[in-house]
Amino acid sequence: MYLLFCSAGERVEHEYNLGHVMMLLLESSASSCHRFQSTSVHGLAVRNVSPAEIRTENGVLGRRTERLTEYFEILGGNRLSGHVSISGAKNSALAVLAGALCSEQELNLQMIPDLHDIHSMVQVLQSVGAKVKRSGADVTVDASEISSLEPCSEASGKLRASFFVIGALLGRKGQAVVPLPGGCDIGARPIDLHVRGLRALGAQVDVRQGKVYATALNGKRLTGGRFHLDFPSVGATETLMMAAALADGETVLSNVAREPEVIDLAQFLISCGAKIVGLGTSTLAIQGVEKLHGTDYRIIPDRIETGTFLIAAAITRSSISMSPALPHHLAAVTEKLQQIGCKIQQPSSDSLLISPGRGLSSTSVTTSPHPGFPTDLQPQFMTLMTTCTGRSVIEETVFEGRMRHVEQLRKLGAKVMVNKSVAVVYGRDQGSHLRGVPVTATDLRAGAALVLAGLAADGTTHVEGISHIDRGYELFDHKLRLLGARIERRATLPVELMTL
Ligand SMILES: CC(=O)N[C@H]1[C@@H](OP(=O)(O)OP(=O)(O)OC[C@H]2O[C@@H](n3ccc(=O)[nH]c3=O)[C@H](O)[C@@H]2O)O[C@H](CO)[C@@H](O)[C@@H]1O
Ligand SMILES: C=C(OP(=O)(O)O)C(=O)O
Repeated sequence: MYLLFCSAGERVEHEYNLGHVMMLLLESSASSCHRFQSTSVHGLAVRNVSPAEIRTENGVLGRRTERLTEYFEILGGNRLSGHVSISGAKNSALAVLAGALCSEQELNLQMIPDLHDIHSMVQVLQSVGAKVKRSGADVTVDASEISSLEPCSEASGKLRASFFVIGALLGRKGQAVVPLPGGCDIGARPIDLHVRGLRALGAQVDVRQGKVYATALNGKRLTGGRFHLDFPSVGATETLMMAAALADGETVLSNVAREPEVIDLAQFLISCGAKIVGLGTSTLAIQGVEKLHGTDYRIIPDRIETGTFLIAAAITRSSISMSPALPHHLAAVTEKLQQIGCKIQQPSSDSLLISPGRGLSSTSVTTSPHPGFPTDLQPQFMTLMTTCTGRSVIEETVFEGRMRHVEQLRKLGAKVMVNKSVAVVYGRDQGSHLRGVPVTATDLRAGAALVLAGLAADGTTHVEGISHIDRGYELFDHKLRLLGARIERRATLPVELMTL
């Protein structure tokens, strides 16, 4: 007999809630949702719900067919209040972990966030022989022995920063075979500047079958050289800085990226004995040294996480404070928030306090390399603009494919018109009205933007695809809950229904 009469689209889902298993049965015949205690499904006692099987007293009811997927359920309309602790910067931590391969001695790193991207990066380091240990936010890396010059493809393919190890391996060992990276799907994201820069330091570099093969000309050490970046690429600047730190002679890199994370990597390398001058300017001069030594290094707070929480406060018209936060890393963002009507204060040198003004109004934003408005906050800021009055114009100049959140925002009721890289965002008095519906995160910051939209929307928003968010925000839902947001992490377990 059929235990459940199912047709296409029917799903059995279950949720874990502090060890208490709840069954959520979605019936295709009636589109409404029914909740059951774990004791009964259609009158049959449920004996066991494991990640693989759902059993009743009569036998197996369903079998897992796909990976368990998680989503956020957000009930909008709540004000936030209180204080949020900001984690260490993802993009600093990733670059510093890559840079750890330059050093022959143990390193103690502090403020390393616990994120999926960091886990993948640790796997990349371990795959070439580094020993990595974590205790809370402290991570020690011992890369004294490099046992392989070819990092694991699977881990490397999960994030962009995995590619940056090419600079460290080539600088230290004169050879590397590095898989092409992954990362957010926000444009073509070539690696030509990395490759051309490494060639300028005397490496022979070939790209074939998804891997980059690089060798110093004499097979041992790179030689200092001059390289001008056509665009101030964050990753290429970091790759080349690591490579040049261990090259013979002086390297001069011009038109480099000036993002705080690039400066953080430079400061970390300097603390290991590298000789780099010009930090914060667009030209870096790097005198190569024989080897790098150990250090204790604390990375900077995450300015993108800070900016996301500032926007969370603005979109819910709330007052919250946050620390550690370095206001000068976020000047372009706080300036825009003040321009639209938010009040921002700096209670101490490493904290920020935001309160909403009477009404928030439209503005125009153009993303650009630091110190410009960061592309990594563009989707979140666009979401905020849909709740303000007036019509805003947002131009994305860094990544040609970073408008994928628009389609999802439209599902939530946002009125946004896009022409190539320019979006016209209509505010709440111009046709945008956010109402909760299911939406899907297409990348990390798009996901954060949808969560923010959910906080402001009427009703309940489901954000799927939250593995993207877990790549880059530490305890995002937990931190929002502490501020008073109604957001829950739920799990869906698609199962194939069985006959008994
Ligand atoms: C792990 C990490 O740190 N990620 C950040 C880093 O990414 P990432 O280092 O990948 O970003 P880049 O600064 O390199 O990219 C900026 C622009 O340069 C182009 N480009 C880049 C390299 C290259 O060889 N050729 C080329 O044309 C890219 O396609 C893009 O259009 O900086 C971006 C810009 O601030 C941020 O959004 C990412 O969060
Ligand atoms: C684009 C981002 O990350 P990645 O470069 O790792 O894809 C980001 O942090 O927003």
